[in-house]
Amino acid sequence: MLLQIPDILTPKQVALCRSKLDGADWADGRITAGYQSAKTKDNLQLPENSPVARELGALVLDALAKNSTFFSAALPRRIYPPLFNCYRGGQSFGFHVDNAVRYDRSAGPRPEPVRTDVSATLFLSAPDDYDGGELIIEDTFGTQRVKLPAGHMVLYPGTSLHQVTPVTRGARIASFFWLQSMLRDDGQRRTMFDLDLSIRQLTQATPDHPALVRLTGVYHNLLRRWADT
Ligand SMILES: O=C(O)CCC(=O)C(=O)O
Ligand SMILES: [Fe+2]
Repeated sequence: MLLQIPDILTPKQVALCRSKLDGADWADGRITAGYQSAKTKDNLQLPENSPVARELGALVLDALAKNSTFFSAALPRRIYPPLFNCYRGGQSFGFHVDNAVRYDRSAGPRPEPVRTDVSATLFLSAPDDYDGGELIIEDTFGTQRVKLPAGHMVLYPGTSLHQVTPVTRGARIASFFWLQSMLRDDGQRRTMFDLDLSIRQLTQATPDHPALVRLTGVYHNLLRRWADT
């Protein structure tokens, strides 16, 4: 499932991020690339342990925690600390599939493995401020080209082939991260997301319908059956 979620960050939060990122100490993006993707990766990234990355990463995590659509679609179990990247001057990232497991070294002495079930890009540049820089995602749902307003985010399966096209004018700044879901399987996540949306719509339309109790029970019983926690 590919899902666009608007307004993860408010315009004020985006402006705060940009004020810290525009003058930040960017490094070569290959610092987090695997062997294969390093060959096609040409961008800039904030080092994971830089104070700006940590501060803004916490801001993004806080915003995600308040977003019920994100929770419903991703059913997160572990979120890799958000990273920040920048493409400019023709930079791009060719087709690749993200590494299956990332090791979160921020939590303590022992690295915490995070299976990358879901990938996310949170846009921090307005689309009019740069040319190119489309995130192209190829999967069984076809080819999708994504370029969103600042503050909006796209979620897509970690299993997908994807690329970022060359940025030929301006700069494309974004936060990106991965998460391990309670549901490893994309189809199961999709089913639970649809079920949750349907229950919410029915609750709005007929709040006292007796079948809602049973239907909500079905949601939780499916999650109990499938979730790995
Ligand atoms: O910049 C993006 O939107 C995606 C970055 C990406 O695919 C990666 O770093 O693996
Ligand atoms: Fe990627």
